[in-house]
Amino acid sequence: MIRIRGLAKHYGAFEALKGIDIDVAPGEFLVVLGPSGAGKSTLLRCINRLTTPTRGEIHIDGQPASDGAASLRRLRCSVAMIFQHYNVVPRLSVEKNVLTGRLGAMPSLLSWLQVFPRADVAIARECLRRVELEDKAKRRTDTLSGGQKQRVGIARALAQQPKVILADEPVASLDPKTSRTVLTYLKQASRELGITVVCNLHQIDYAREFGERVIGVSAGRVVFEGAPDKLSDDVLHRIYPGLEEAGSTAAAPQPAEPHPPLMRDLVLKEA
Ligand SMILES: Nc1ncnc2c1ncn2[C@@H]1O[C@H](COP(=O)(O)OP(=O)(O)OP(=O)(O)O)[C@@H](O)[C@H]1O
Repeated sequence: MIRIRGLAKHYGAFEALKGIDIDVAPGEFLVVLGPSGAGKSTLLRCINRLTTPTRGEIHIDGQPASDGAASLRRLRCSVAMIFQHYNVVPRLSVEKNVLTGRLGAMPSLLSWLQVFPRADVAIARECLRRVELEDKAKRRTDTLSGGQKQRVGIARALAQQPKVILADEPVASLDPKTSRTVLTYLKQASRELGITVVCNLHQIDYAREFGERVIGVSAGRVVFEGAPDKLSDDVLHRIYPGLEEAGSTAAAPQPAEPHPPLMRDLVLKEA
C-alpha cells in the first residue's frame, strides 16, 4: 500500500531523514518508534505531502505522491491524519467535526456553505458509532474529555473513508488507560475496514501491544524493522541511543518481570 524509497528531508543543512526505505502492506498496523527528534513526524508529513521531501519516492496504492495538483487531491482523499492535539474545532458539535472529514469528497459550494448531504451525515453517524460516541453527536466538542476528543479525531479520519491513516503520536496527551482505549478503537477500525495505519508512538508498551510490525527510527534512519516481540533490549538501545546514560544501568532483560526496569522507566516518563 505504501512504498517509500530513498526518502530524505533536509531542513537547511540539517538532515532530518537520511534515506529511508519502507514498505507497508495493505491493512497493516505499523508502529513507528523513535526518540524525540528522530524524524517520525517528518516521515508522516512527507507521506501525505504536508512537507516536500528533498529526495526519494513515495507510492501510495501504486500512485506516486508528488506536489502536482492531481496527486495532492488524491492524497487528501485517500490519506487521513490523526494528531496528538486532536485538531478538533472546539465550538463545533461532535457530529460537525466528524463531517469535516467529508469535505474533500463534497462539491465546493456545499462544503463552503457547510451543508452536508444526508448520505454524509449517515457516514458520520456510523463513524461515531465505531468509536462509541453516537450519544455525544450534538454536544459541543469542547465539553468532551481528551480521550473522547481523540475518538472524535478517529471518527473524522474514518469519515474520510481513507485507504491510509497516519497517526502522529495520537495518545501522547492521554493517560495510559485512555491511551489503550483510543488505540483499541483505531486498531479495530483498521482491521474491520482494511485501512492501513502508520502510527508514531513514544511508548514501547503500546508498540508491543498494538503494532503488527514496528519500525525504529533514530537520527533520520531506520535502525530496526520487525515484529513487536523482537523489541529486545539490544534493539531498544539501537533505537534510543544513550538510554543507559539517561536512566538506570540495569538494562539487562529480567524475564520474571513483564518489562525490565529501564523500559518501564521510559514508558512511565512518556505516559
Ligand atoms: N520545519 C522545520 N524546520 C527545521 N527543522 C525542523 C522542522 N521540522 C522538524 N525539524 C527538525 O527535524 C528533526 C526531526 O523532527 P521530527 O518532528 O520529525 O521528529 P520526531 O521524531 O517526530 O520528534 P517528536 O517525537 O519530538 O515529535 C528535529 O531535529 C526537528 O527539530
